[in-house]
Amino acid sequence: AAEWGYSPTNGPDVWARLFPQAGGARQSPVDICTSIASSDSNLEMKKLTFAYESQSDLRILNTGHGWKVEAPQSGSRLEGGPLGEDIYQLEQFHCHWGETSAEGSEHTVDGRAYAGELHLVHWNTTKYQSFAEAAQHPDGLAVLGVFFDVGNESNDEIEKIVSTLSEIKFKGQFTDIPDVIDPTTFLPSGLGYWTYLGSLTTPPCNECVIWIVYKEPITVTEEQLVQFRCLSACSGEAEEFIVKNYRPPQPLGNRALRECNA
Ligand SMILES: COc1cccc(N2C=Cc3cc(S(N)(=O)=O)sc3S2(=O)=O)c1
Ligand SMILES: [Zn+2]
Repeated sequence: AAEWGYSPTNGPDVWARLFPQAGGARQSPVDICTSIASSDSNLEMKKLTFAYESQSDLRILNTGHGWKVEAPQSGSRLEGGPLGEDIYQLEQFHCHWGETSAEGSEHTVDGRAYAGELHLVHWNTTKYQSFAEAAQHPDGLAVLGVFFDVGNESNDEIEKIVSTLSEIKFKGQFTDIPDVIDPTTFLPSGLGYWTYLGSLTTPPCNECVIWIVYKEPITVTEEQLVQFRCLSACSGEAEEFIVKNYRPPQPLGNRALRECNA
């Protein structure tokens, strides 16, 4: 089957041909229109809490669409906020970027794109027995989105990722990250967020995600983003760099967009 991607012939505009869910009514990402975000009081009451383990030797792989760190953490917990009474567990994290730092995030804020976006993917272990099963249900996954701003100070945690990228230049390659990774360090200091019901932003675009997008970006350097763009989408000699891997915003439709100023 033709491989999906981000070029005009296999990109977001044609995904729905191969992946029907991509044409659904609760797709992600969306443009976060801050004027319509409702500050929902009961989000304030149920504080969003997270607890992660620090892990070393996490496996990072080149998926052909970017890098992905497999981080199944049975000891991690994400709960509260929009997640009801269920507990979600970290499964993996990855990110999206653009050809230049003027674009790259998937969610936009009042039409403004950031230079990139990190996704921490969790699944509902209260209700479901496996990640794959959870991905088939409307409340199966919870993804934390964190925007990247470009600045002068490099992000030490992201640097641990960047330092492995030369070993996974080609699609299908993987390696272990020797450093200890603490997912908490990826989160901004300000914990205000927007939340809405959406989908996976890449095929199969399952409508199974409770999105939680932090308002405050974290800072990375241009050099770190340049390294992301050196990954190859191909498995062999042919070099087709992964210079952009973000889906443009999809219609919010009649979905509620709520905000919490933690
Ligand atoms: C359908 O069952 C499965 C099984 C295995 C992996 C996936 N996935 C595919 C895409 C995808 C996109 C994500 S994003 N950018 O919205 O955070 S998270 C994610 S995934 O759940 O890892 C789905
Ligand atoms: Zn993602």
